[in-house]
Amino acid sequence: MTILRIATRKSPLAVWQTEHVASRLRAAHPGLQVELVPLSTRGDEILDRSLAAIGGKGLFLKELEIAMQRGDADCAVHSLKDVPMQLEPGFALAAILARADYADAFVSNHFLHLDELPQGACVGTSSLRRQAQLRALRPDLQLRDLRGNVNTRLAKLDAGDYAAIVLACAGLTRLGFDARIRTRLDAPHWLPAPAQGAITIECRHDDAATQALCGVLDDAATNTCVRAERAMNLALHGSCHVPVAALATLQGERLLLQGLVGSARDGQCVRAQAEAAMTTPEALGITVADALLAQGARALIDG
Ligand SMILES: NCc1[nH]cc(CCC(=O)O)c1CC(=O)O
Repeated sequence: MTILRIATRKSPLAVWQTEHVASRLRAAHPGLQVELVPLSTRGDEILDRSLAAIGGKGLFLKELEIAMQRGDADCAVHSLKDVPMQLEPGFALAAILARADYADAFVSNHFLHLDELPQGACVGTSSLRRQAQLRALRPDLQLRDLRGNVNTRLAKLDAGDYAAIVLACAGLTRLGFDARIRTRLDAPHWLPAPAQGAITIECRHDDAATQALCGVLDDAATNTCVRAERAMNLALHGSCHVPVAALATLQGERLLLQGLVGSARDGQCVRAQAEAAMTTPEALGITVADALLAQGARALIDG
């Protein structure tokens, strides 16, 4: 293969991530011609309804998968946190790149920290996971929906619609908005989405040539961590409809997994953590999911 065509969404973050993968692939394979195939997805076009209401995160993948099926593209680049726990049949993840900062960011033009927000201040986020954790820490806040790409969300903050918003540090850093981060919302008090900060390359299951080309970008440590996080989410039937948060970190040869299930309605949260050998990430994910279920996570998930 001399040309590799990578499908991407058109948002600035998606294009940045795809350009990043393209340049890593060019560096790894001198002589390989790498081209971007920008596509628009339903998830990007429908901005007036919540993701949960229009069919979930899979919406961001569908058009890119159709392009791969048609042979218009060889692979697609995604934020792994937007990839459903179970891929569509016929597709596989060829690589998971080394994770950037996994944390969420508290972003505001007037306040440095969540604790500084005045009583009843308005915070923008459409993520049920972020809403649940905000409610748990600050039950007084008024939470308002905020959709759109990272640039749009920052513009709405600047327009004065919200006192603060919550975004992923990774996306802000990639787009050059590092200076917007007021506080990193970090573990153990605040947990990210499963696989937040990790970029992945999806391709056709039977395309061994593309898998071989892209496989060199896989990062073993990140791969282990996100397998534990995604196994926990799968065991809870997690999707974007439920506020599930997870963070796995390697401590030498040991893998620590912290998990949380919450209620976006009243901020009730259950938490669990466990550790295991780094060779059994999926089993660890199931262990933590079971511990969350034992504390009543099912009732929170089912609303
Ligand atoms: N939901 C959109 C999305 N998907 C991935 C990221 C951030 C980048 C990453 O997690 O790798 C974002 C933006 C955000 O949540 O602020």
